Amino acid sequence: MRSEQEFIDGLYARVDALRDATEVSVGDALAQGDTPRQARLERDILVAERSGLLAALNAVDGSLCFGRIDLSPVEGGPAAGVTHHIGRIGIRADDLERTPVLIDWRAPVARPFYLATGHTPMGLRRRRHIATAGRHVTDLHDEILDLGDRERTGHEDPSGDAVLLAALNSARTGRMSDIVQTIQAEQDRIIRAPHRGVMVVEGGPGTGKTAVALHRAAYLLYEHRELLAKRAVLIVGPNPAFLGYIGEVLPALGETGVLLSTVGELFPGVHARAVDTPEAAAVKGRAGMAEVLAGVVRERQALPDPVIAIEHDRDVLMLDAGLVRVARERTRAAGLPHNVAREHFEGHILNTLTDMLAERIGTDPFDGSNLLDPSDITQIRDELAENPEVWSAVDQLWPRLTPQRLVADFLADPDGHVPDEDAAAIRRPSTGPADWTPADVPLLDEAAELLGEDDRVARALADRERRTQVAYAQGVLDVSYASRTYEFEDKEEEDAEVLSAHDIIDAERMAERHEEDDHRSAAERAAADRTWAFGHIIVDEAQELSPMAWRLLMRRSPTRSMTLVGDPAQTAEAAGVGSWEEILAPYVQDRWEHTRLGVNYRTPAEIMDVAAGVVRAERPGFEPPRSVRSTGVRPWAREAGDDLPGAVAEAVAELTPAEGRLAVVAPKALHPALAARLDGVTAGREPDLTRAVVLLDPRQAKGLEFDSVLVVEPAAYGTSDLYVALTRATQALGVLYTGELPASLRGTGLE
Ligand SMILES: Nc1ncnc2c1ncn2[C@@H]1O[C@H](COP(=O)(O)OP(=O)(O)OP(=O)(O)O)[C@@H](O)[C@H]1O
Repeated sequence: MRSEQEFIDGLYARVDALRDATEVSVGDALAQGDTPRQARLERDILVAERSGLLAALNAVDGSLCFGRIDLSPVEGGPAAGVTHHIGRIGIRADDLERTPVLIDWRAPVARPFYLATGHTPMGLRRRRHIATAGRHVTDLHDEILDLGDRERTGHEDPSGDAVLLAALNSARTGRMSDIVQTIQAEQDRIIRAPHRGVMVVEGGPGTGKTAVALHRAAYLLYEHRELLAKRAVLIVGPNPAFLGYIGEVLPALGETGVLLSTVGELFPGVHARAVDTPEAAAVKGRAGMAEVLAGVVRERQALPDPVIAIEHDRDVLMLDAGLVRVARERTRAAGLPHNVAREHFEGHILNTLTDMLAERIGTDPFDGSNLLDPSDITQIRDELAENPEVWSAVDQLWPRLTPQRLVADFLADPDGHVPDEDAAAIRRPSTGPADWTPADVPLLDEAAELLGEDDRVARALADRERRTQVAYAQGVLDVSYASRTYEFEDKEEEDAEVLSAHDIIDAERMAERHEEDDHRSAAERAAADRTWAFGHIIVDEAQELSPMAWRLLMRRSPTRSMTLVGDPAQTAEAAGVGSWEEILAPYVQDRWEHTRLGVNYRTPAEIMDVAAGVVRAERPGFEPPRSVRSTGVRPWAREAGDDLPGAVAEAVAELTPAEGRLAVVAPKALHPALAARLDGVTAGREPDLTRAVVLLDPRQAKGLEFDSVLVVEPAAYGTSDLYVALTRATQALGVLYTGELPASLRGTGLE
């Protein structure tokens, strides 16, 4: 222990020095004034890199080093063999060779720490887990991997799983923690999989899918740092509470360049806070919606009914349906999105009207030939283009549309586009910004694709902005020029060689530099950009996403570099897709990899038996993942009697762990009555999961984990919701019901 403590002391001394030096260099760089462009760029890169390093150093401070591997001696090497300490990030010594002091867990050298066994020692004689509290070593656990090795340290862990079991049994905090000290071999293979395309990770509750997905993100950021720092990694989760739950894992691994989001947050500018009925969400999520919306857009490309009369220069021009149809077909033939195509439509309409007018005023009454020359025709066209009546006709026939307007109008009046039953489910007369739901977001995204950006307006605005910037830069330069004369007056002699900004830069270039000054990280820029292409996308609870949500995500991943984790047995959303084949075939055919996790690290065997029984009542052959531990504590079920809230309060008092968290999972309708009886309980849309007792409905419980769980009124849930609710506990489970215990729970081992 003493020698490990000395190592850790030395490590932190190095980290502190590194942190100080980094802080100073960031401070110095930022303090540099106006420097030439190249120097500024280098400065910005340095600031970004060092700030990242600082963030990483600060984030991992708590338990920087957690392991050590001792390699078997080899000929020519040290007699005792080489040792490497393994940690959350890599640290090098301040010597000429920059010798590694701490090996990043993601480095290939660290891999045997996770994979070596007595059977396949991978060159190791010993694996050591180092437990620390802050900067102090509190315990060591050694596994002997070279069975011929006689040396003993007194810290041997014969079964090799003491550290894992301690982690699994520890009190929960309401925030997921990383598993970097105890990644298991089957998990490690997925985390480091070299596969670049779509990888599906399937596994039952508690098999570490979420943990694996997050560690894979960290691994990919390490392995492909340059690409992913630019393109960012997106992690998609089912709801904001879940994202809050997993939000600390990557920072604790020193990684901050990741965007965590629900699908409902992926349309910049729209905050989808309203809630759909399950029927509405299911209808909106269907793949057929893409075609429906395309039809809605086509319908907005209207024909006159029967004509539009345009007054022009004492003439009246009649734009009839036949003429407009021709213009419309020609425009559509170009295959452009609606708003982009409008420019073409405008051109066709102007040409049509020009021909009409030219024919009317230029035809020779004697021989029918046209007396106008090309410049007359151009003039007629230009005059028509000045006529507001022409533009109001174009607006009517091919209106500029926003995705929000299009989808809102469609939802207000879906009749005729979808079957009556579906229209009834999704109809929503009021369409203010507060009415958007998560299921609307993929529709908005689809609409944005169909409409395209008419970037003429954006271009004009950008142009104006640029002119303002150039004017501003010119002002700055003028000031700097004026102050130069003033400042340098006395020192003219000695500073004669000093160049001012004015000498080396013109206003145009200075404006350019201002434009480039975007200090946001790739993840921040990605969050604000609907068309961002992410370097890698990780989707948790992937089984819940609708076909329309998949269309949105695939647009964000043109390279199809994705990790999808999920468990079809836990599918709750009616819109969710039943099979991976169905989800993926339209995008990658069968070019995707399928991996499985088979060990349940969360739920003890006693609880898993009950949960599995529920699914078996519906699917007799169902095989749950194997629990890695049993606690000897039997889960129980009780009839609540007449006072359900009272019985819940009693059970809560019994189940609340001394340390750790309890979740009461109950149907939403019961929440007000239960919350009124439970002291200090947290509930609502995004409950604070770090509080001791949390009240959730089964959907909110998805992906989360607690020490104890009380399931209330199980008869109110469908099979998959009940399965999810029953598999959230690491220690204890109670079930309270009124009337009869549901048949699926009978005979499952409940006490
Ligand atoms: N190798 C490991 N070492 C320590 N803890 C682990 C390990 N693997 C998984 N766990 C723990 O097991 C629990 C379940 O993991 P996780 O939430 O990732 O499972 P999941 O498969 O996503 O579950 P669900 O489908 O039920 O949401 C977590 O507390 C996680 O930290």
